Amino acid sequence: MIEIKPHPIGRCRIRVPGSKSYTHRTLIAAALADGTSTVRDPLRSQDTLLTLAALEKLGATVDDRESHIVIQGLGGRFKPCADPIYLANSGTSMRLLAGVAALGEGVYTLTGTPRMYHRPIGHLLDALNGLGIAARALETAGCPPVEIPGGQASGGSVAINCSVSSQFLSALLLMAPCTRDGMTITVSHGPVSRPYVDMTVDILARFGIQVRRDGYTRFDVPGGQTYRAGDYTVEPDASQAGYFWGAAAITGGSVTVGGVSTASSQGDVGLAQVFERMGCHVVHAADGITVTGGHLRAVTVDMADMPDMVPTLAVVAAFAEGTTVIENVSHLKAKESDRLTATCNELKKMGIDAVADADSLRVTGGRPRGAEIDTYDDHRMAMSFAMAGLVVPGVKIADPGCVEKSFPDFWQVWEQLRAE
Ligand SMILES: O=C(O)C1=C[C@@H](OP(=O)(O)O)[C@@H](O)[C@H](O)C1
Ligand SMILES: C=C(OP(=O)(O)O)C(=O)O
Repeated sequence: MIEIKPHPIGRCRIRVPGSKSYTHRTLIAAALADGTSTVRDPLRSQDTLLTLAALEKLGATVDDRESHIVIQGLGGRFKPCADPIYLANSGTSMRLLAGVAALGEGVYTLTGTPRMYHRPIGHLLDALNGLGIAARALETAGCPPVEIPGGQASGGSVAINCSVSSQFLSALLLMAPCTRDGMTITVSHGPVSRPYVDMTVDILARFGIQVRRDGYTRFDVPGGQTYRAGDYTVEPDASQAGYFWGAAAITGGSVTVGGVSTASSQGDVGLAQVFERMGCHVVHAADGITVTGGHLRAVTVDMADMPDMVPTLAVVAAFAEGTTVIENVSHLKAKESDRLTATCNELKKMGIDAVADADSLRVTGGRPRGAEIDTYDDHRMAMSFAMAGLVVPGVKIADPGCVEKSFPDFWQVWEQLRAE
C-alpha cells in the first residue's frame, strides 16, 4: 500500500517507456524474420519479457543488451517446445502467440494466471479450427490454457469475430504471411480496439509484408512471405502518457510527454483530445504533446478504440463538472480485471457517483474523498487512481507493484511530477 500525497505539479516534461503493443509485435515479427534483427527502445516489463521468453522457447535466439535486443529469427517456423509456455495475465502475449504458434513444428501449450483462465480466446480458436488447425481450450471452453498444434497452418479463408478483442485479428494477421496459401480474413463482428489492428498492419509493413485491406472488414495476406530482418525502434507508449496528461488535467498543471504524437497508430494518443474537449489546453509539438489543466467539464465519448484509457478518463471525470458518459466499452469486462466494475467500485469508495451497465460507464464529477483503492491485480487501476491522490488527501493504492505488468518504473517517473 502506498499513499499518494497531494502536491502541485507546475510544468513538467516526462518520458515514458516504449509502447507495450509495439514491443510485443516487433519481438514476434523479429522472431519470425529470416535473419538477425535489432529491436531498440523496447519496453521491458513483465508482459513483454514474457513474450520474449516465449519466443526463446519457440527457438528464437535472443541477446538482451542494455539498450536493445538482438533476435535471430527462424524464418517463419518455430521449433517444438514440450513445456507449457507461461504468459501470466498478458492477453496480448496469449492471443498473438496462440496464432503464430500454429506456424511451428510442435504442439504448444499456452497457459497463464487464474485470471487468464477467464479471459476469452474462443473466437480465435474457432477461426484457427476453420483453417484446419486443431487448436483447443484445455480446461474451460473458450478460455486459456490452450493447446495449439503446429504443422497444420496452410492458410485459406476465415471469418473472425472481434467483438470482444481485436487481438484475435492481430494474431491471424501475424501468422498469415508465413502460411503456404496466404489468408483472406473477414471480420464478422467489430473489431473493437481498431487502432491495435492498425499497429499490427504497421508492423507487418515495416517488416516488408504485403497486406491488402478493406477498412476493418477484410484483409488479404498473400502466403509464402518472409518477415524482413532489420533494425527497428519502438516508439514511446501513448497509453502510459495518459496518466501524466491526466495528472495535468486534475491539478491544473502542465505536462509534456516527449516522443508521443498524433501521427502514431496508437489510438490512446487520442486521450489528449478528449481532455481538450473537457477544457484542458493541448499543444501538439514536434517533440511531444503537452496537456495543461483547465476547468473540467463532462463529455460523452465513444471509447471503443481506447479501452485501456477508460479508467484514466473515469478518474479525471470524477473532477469534472457534470456526468461523463463513456460508451461502447463492453470489452473492458475481459481485461486484467473487470474494469467497468472495478472502476465503479473504487470511485464509489471516493464518494463519486459511478454507474456501469453492459457497455458503458457514467461518472458524475464531485468532490472525491480519500480512500484505500483496491487495484484488482490491474496495473491500469493503480496508475489511474494515483492521479486522484495528487489533489485528494488520503488516497492509498493497494499492491502498487502491479504496475510491473506494463511500466515497472511508473512510481519513479511519477515522482518526477513532484521534483519539477
Ligand atoms: O493488441 C494489443 O496490443 C492490445 C489490444 C487491446 O486489447 P483488445 O483488442 O482485447 O481490446 C488493448 O486493450 C491491449 O492492452 C493491447
Ligand atoms: C488489456 C491490457 O493488456 P493485455 O490485454 O495484453 O493483458 C492492458 O495493458 O491494459
